[in-house]
Amino acid sequence: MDLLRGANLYLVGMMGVGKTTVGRILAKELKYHFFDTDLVIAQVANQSIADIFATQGEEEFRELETKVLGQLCAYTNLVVATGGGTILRLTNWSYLHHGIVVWLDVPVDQLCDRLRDDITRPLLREGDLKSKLETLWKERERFYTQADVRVCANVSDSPEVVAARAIEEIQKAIKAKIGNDVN
Ligand SMILES: Nc1ncnc2c1ncn2[C@@H]1O[C@H](COP(=O)(O)OP(=O)(O)OP(=O)(O)O)[C@@H](O)[C@H]1O
Ligand SMILES: O=C(O)C1=C[C@@H](O)[C@@H](O)[C@H](O)C1
Ligand SMILES: [Mg+2]
Repeated sequence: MDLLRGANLYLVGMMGVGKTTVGRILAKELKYHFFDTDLVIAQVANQSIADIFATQGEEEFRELETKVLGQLCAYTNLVVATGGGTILRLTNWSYLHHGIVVWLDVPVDQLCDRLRDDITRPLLREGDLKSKLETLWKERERFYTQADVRVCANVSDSPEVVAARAIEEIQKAIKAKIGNDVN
């Protein structure tokens, strides 16, 4: 997409919305490189995300997340799938704003089925899944809404459909911005 001019795309959104899955497809479509901050952290630490939370705690995980995000900012032509909680830190926003922040918005009540059997996300391990997700949503909604582009999806939309919608919405947002800058 010529309009992008190499700007990085940062995918944000709740756990399970499809940042990793859709991000890979987007990168392929745009001929961009794909990175996933969770995967980079796990590789660098040589530990799963769940093990990092268990042995070093969430705060240390958040430090690693900020570090990885900061390093990725040095590059262009990237699609970066962030972690669900990346939007919580102000410092992370200074990195996210190097590119275009794209929010994948899937209603929380639709995420439960997708995440029911998941054991890789430490914040969802204990307690009732629906109320956990609802609590996180209440804390995080105000951050996700700061994104440059919102892509609404239902769980019935395939990852390919969501990726195509994301490209459309990004194009619309860039064109609107160009129009505003000219006027
Ligand atoms: N559009 C979709 N249709 C069907 N299944 C999907 C879709 N998007 C994601 N999934 C599935 O939902 C699960 C969660 O997706 P994914 O790991 O991409 O979410 P995420 O947003 O990256 O979550 P996290 O914030 O925890 O990294 C995976 O099993 C994935 O295969
Ligand atoms: O929403 C969150 O806080 C998280 C989401 C995942 O992507 C991982 O970054 C980790 O499990 C924490
Ligand atoms: Mg992910």
